[in-house]
Amino acid sequence: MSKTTLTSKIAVVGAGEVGSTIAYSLILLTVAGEILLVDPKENVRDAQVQDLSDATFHGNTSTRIRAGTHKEAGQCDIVVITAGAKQKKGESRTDLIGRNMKILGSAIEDMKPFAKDTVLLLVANPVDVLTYFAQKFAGLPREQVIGSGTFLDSARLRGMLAEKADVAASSIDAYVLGEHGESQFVAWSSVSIGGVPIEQAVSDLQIDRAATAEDTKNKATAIMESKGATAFGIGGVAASICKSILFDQKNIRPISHYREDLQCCLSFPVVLGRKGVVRTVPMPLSEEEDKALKKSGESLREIIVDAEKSSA
Ligand SMILES: NC(=O)C1=CN([C@@H]2O[C@H](COP(=O)(O)OP(=O)(O)OC[C@H]3O[C@@H](n4cnc5c(N)ncnc54)[C@H](O)[C@@H]3O)[C@@H](O)[C@H]2O)C=CC1
Ligand SMILES: CC(=O)C(=O)O
Repeated sequence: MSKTTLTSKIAVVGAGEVGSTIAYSLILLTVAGEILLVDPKENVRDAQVQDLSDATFHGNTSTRIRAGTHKEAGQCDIVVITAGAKQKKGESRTDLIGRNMKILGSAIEDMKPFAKDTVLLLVANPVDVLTYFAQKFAGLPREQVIGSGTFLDSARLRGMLAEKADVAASSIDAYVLGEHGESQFVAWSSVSIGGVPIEQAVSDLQIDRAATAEDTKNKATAIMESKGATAFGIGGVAASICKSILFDQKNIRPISHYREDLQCCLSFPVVLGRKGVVRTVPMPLSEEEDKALKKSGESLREIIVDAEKSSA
């Protein structure tokens, strides 16, 4: 990769624990020419810029990092939105909706008007509901406003399966779909290891599906109980999404996007390219999985309707 290819700009809005980890992952992946950190807490933002700038020697390209304004962010190729409150002990992701919807609304107003090709990547929680509202607030084409969704949960699932089956995670195809939260489900009917359906690749005794799905769903809570937050997983996932977009890689990823049939945003495999979602992949689901997808959609719809009522 030559230096001249890195002309893209990524803004990370919210320079807290997650925003700074995403910026760090972007630097290590050498994805963009410039990363802008945006946060109203100027002292925190500037200290993160200083600390991160010490990591930019890495790789064969030099990514510059600097503080930016919301207006500048609106002109970047990708805006990663991590601005918002995180869960306190005992809180669910959806408990954050009131606080984080307000923050999202004001951050988007401050960034407008967006450049026409800008892709918004939502990370703040509850990510599916915020992706839905970001599509409404931003006025960009829906396919350019996406959420990290269950890509992280799918990475967690693959890691657990890899350990149990004793193969590399990269040789496993496995998707967690639906909400990045309570109503998510594993699409077991399409899990394969080295291209071999899971039921032929490993015995049911080795993999307790219900327990594995539950452990996947609860992994974030388990981490937060001890260290208060999660950051590295989403750092890697968000940087990988940015790379797929900027290099128009057309990778297939479980990403939160708008589903007309369900009237909400949730995760289903899509092809990711320079304009965000290129198309949805028509992944076949079992009857039970199809029901789980619809249930997840209904549960997200309820949160959306409640949020609309309380903000009216
Ligand atoms: N989607 C996912 O898989 C994951 C999502 N998250 C979510 O990411 C969010 C951020 O988490 P942390 O970074 O740990 O929180 P944090 O509290 O460390 O950082 C949040 C930052 O947002 C800033 N902020 C507030 N209003 C802003 C605005 N209008 N513009 C720009 N910045 C603004 C705050 O000043 C703060 O620095 C949370 O909602 C958390 O639940 C965290 C991990 C994984
Ligand atoms: C916090 C969060 O959403 C996660 O780590 O999955």
